[in-house]
Amino acid sequence: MRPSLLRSASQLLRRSRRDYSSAAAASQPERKVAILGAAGGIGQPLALLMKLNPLVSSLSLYDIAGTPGVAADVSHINSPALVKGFVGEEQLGEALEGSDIVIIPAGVPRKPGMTRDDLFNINAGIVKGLCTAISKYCPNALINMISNPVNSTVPIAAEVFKKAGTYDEKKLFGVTTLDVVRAKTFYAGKANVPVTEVNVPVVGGHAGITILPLFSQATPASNALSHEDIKALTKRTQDGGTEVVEAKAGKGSATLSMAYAGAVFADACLKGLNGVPDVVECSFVQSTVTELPFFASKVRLGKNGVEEVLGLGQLSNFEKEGLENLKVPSANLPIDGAVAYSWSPHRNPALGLHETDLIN
Ligand SMILES: NC(=O)c1ccc[n+]([C@@H]2O[C@H](COP(=O)([O-])OP(=O)(O)OC[C@H]3O[C@@H](n4cnc5c(N)ncnc54)[C@H](O)[C@@H]3O)[C@@H](O)[C@H]2O)c1
Ligand SMILES: O=C(O)C[C@H](O)C(=O)O
Repeated sequence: MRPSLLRSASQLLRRSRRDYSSAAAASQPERKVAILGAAGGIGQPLALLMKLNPLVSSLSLYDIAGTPGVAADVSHINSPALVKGFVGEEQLGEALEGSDIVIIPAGVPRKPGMTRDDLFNINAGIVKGLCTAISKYCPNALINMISNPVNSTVPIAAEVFKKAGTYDEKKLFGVTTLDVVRAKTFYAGKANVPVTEVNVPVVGGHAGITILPLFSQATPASNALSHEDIKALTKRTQDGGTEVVEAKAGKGSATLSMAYAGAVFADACLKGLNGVPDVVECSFVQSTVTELPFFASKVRLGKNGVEEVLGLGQLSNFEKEGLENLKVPSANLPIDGAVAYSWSPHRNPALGLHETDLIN
């Protein structure tokens, strides 16, 4: 091809790409995402990933300290989302106003030897304060709750919203995507299948034995795995958070993998809001799948948040046993299993406040 022809072909290609992206942008709704706790270990990489998401038009970064720097830094990235930083309670309302999705990784992380339940007293207060502001400034936003213990912070958020008269069960999500990310990674490694093709539902909650990966439903299916392999994969998924906490040796818990998981889940919520069909992710939501009031399972996401909470499907005997165990509020459960108390109706007062104590 002659050089002049080559030049005009590449100009045409560039123009058509430009036209395509402006057409896509024109048909795409403006979406505001707020991150509360944006200067933290999860908040910062999550801010980066959300800035890279083409579905985000406005990114609001809020923390009690440090957000001006994070916002200035992230805002220099040449992607469309407009970034603003907000710091301190007096700027929380402005940070939240008009948000379509609020992602909450605000709160303290674990240190070695702690269970997620040990975070309850501090993080419950933080979540209560933030949700009170959400009910005032963006009551229609979808909430992606990352702060631990998720098994309790989600029921707490529900209580705050109920008290404010803004509760919509379709809009409140506990982010359990990291459990799914881990289950996929560990399964792919053991079954020797390409990790990008793997799918594994993870149900229950987000702590110890309440995390129940359903490897019997994993795809691509593998008949190379023994029952012992499945038991070991299940335990590793349940202890994934502790594995990171111990490896970080006092410097916090999972941040980078959590930011990735949080970005995956927020992207799914945005797609649902924008009307993309068949967006399904596991999440800890108000549920009638079991007798527990909140439960993680596959959820179809839509224009109003939860469109459908999907059932558990066929379980293996091992998974059936895991399901029964995670429901039992027993003092004899191993370490992190004690968080079974975190289920809203079962919380043991000896472990700290009940969610409703905080609200009343
Ligand atoms: N759901 C999950 O799978 C998952 C995974 C990893 C961590 N977590 C949890 O996420 C939380 C955050 O972890 P991290 O490693 O980012 O902790 P971090 O300490 O690094 O960051 C927390 C941030 O929250 C901020 N913060 C505290 N109080 C606030 C308030 N009232 N308003 C706004 N921001 C406030 C802090 O200033 C800090 O910047 C922890 O509770 C942790 O257990 C959950
Ligand atoms: O384990 C933790 O404390 C953090 C988080 O819940 C995780 O699963 O990594």
